[in-house]
Amino acid sequence: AVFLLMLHNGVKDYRPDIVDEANRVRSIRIEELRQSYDFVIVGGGSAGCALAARLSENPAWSVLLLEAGGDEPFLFDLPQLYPLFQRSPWDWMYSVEPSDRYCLAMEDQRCFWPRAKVLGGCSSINAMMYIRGNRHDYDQWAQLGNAGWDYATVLHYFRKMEDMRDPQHQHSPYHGHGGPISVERYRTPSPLLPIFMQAATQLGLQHPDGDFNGRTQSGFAPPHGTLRDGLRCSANKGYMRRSWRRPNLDIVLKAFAEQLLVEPAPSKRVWGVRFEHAALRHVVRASKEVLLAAGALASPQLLLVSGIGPAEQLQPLGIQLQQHLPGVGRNLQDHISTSGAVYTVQSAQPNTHLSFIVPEQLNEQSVRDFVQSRKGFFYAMPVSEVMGFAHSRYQQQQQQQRRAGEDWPDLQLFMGSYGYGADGGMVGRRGAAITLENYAQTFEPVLYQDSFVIAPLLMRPRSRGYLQIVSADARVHPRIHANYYDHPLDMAIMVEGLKLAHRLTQTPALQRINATLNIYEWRNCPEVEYLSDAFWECLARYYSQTIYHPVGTCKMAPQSDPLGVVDPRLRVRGLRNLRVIDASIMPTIPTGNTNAPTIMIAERGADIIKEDWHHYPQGGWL
Ligand SMILES: Cc1cc2nc3c(=O)[nH]c(=O)nc-3n(C[C@H](O)[C@H](O)[C@H](O)COP(=O)(O)OP(=O)(O)OC[C@H]3O[C@@H](n4cnc5c(N)ncnc54)[C@H](O)[C@@H]3O)c2cc1C
Repeated sequence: AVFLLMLHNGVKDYRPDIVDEANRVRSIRIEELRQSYDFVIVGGGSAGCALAARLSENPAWSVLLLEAGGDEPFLFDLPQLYPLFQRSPWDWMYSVEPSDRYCLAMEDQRCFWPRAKVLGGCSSINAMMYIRGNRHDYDQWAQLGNAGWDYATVLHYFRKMEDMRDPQHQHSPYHGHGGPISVERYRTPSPLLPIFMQAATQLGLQHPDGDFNGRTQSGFAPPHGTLRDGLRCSANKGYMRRSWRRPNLDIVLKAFAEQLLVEPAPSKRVWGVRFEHAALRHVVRASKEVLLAAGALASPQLLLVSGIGPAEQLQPLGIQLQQHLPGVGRNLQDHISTSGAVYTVQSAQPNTHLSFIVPEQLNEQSVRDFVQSRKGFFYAMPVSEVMGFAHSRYQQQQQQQRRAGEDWPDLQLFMGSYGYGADGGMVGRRGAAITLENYAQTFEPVLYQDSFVIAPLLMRPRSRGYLQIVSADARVHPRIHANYYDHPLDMAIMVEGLKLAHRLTQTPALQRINATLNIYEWRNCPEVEYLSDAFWECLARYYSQTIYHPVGTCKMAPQSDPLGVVDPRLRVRGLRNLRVIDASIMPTIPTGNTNAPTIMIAERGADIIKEDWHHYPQGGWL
């Protein structure tokens, strides 16, 4: 806490680039709120910020952005601090329903799901890994009946959002320049990074050109980050700080949307939003459209509390049904990983470390390095210094059946120079909600030791979860049924991923530094054979770790799909003047982290709105 205070004060005094006084977004005073805007956007996260900036480019339109959180605090800029803001006032702090199939090492056997409550949304608290997904993901969206979402179309929007600053990839046709979101490599890697790369190369797995967002995805390389001058570039920094002064854009921070306001049938026009700000209720009208961008948990919840969803769920709660839409809250997908395996290492140089050990690095010198010399520990993001995309044998078999040598990996791997023991449980344990008992058993033997983690992520789960509201009040969290590992193939692929991770640790590169697994006897599953498939499965069930990518709960689909919520122009079925534009519309989860795909959705969504209001009277709403 002392060092954080020092950091905060140091940034205030010495880092005008972070304080960015002139460009910080300012909320309007509530007395300045107009009665009506052309567009009212609910949620100022990754999607909401991009939407507000793009729609307000048209000076003839008035736009209001309602965000429940406040502006981004200074310390959010520092990559190293990214996990610190979980379970803080900037986190909605969701927990999923308890399970006997996953998160067994966590408090109440529940996985903890952080979601940001701040301008910029999860782009302000995420790990900044910049991955667009695979071209086949988007071609699949189009094949499912979503015209205009194929890779060739969405590539334009990925380039539009981007300012590629890595000189190695600046001239690639896959990258954009001058867009709001800057992309760079992370700074201050640990000495493990080149060793990780050697290990991947020794297995023949190095990425051909080090660009996961270019020609091919498979292979291992250091990832790009959504970074500007080595610091976080959130959707707030990228989009809002350059557009909030427009006279046609108003922003109300700390504005909690409670309900969408719908004219009764037959019109079913969504005409406004009721929200709470500073303990008072307000109603604002949208003369053109309401745009829901509250994220994959809050967007479906707001639909449900507003009477839009499965009738059988709403009626018992006394919510007046506006539109029966059985798909709202269903089709929930997330990227699950396994976090329990920590490998200790030994540096050949006495008194030096290969990995990040928090108490040693969190000191006055590193604070000074950051605030005065603009370098050092706080620029690092150790969770995935090297990232990999790989095909499990199940994916290879499927591809052989289709006779396709496709580059469509079903596993992502994070090679991180930071084990759960590295911070004594201060951040990692707290964030994942691991019980003290499990933490003591599994990580105490490696506490503060030089160590690393290789975490495999299941890229395209077959299992689907769902949300269920328990109250008509939008403040009461919904029940989240994550349903990880419901489909047996999901666990089989995870086990493959863990075995690949272990194979990497057995390469000469990692054996030279004596990479040793922290688990010698497996107290959680004493009956399983060491390093057998059952051993890895047990690890996956205990140390299940969300990678924080819930998507899909307001699925985009053609009319023929009974669980579709929005059409390919992102209009909510059966209603007028309402669209959902955020991570919840993804029909299937992309192969990679979800921030860039979400911003792409908002960029494309903004263009769709512009096209519709340009070409059709009343925006094409019948
Ligand atoms: C800890 C963490 C790490 C992650 N790491 C990465 C990563 O490294 N790379 C990556 O690509 N992705 C990462 N992600 C995921 C990625 O950031 C999200 O998928 C993406 O930001 C989702 O964007 P969104 O616009 O759909 O929702 P959000 O960004 O969640 O935005 C929703 C916004 O709506 C607001 N809101 C909610 N309810 C209301 C209401 N009732 N009234 C008003 N406002 C409301 C919220 O406060 C929030 O600001 C991570 C996420 C987390 C949480």
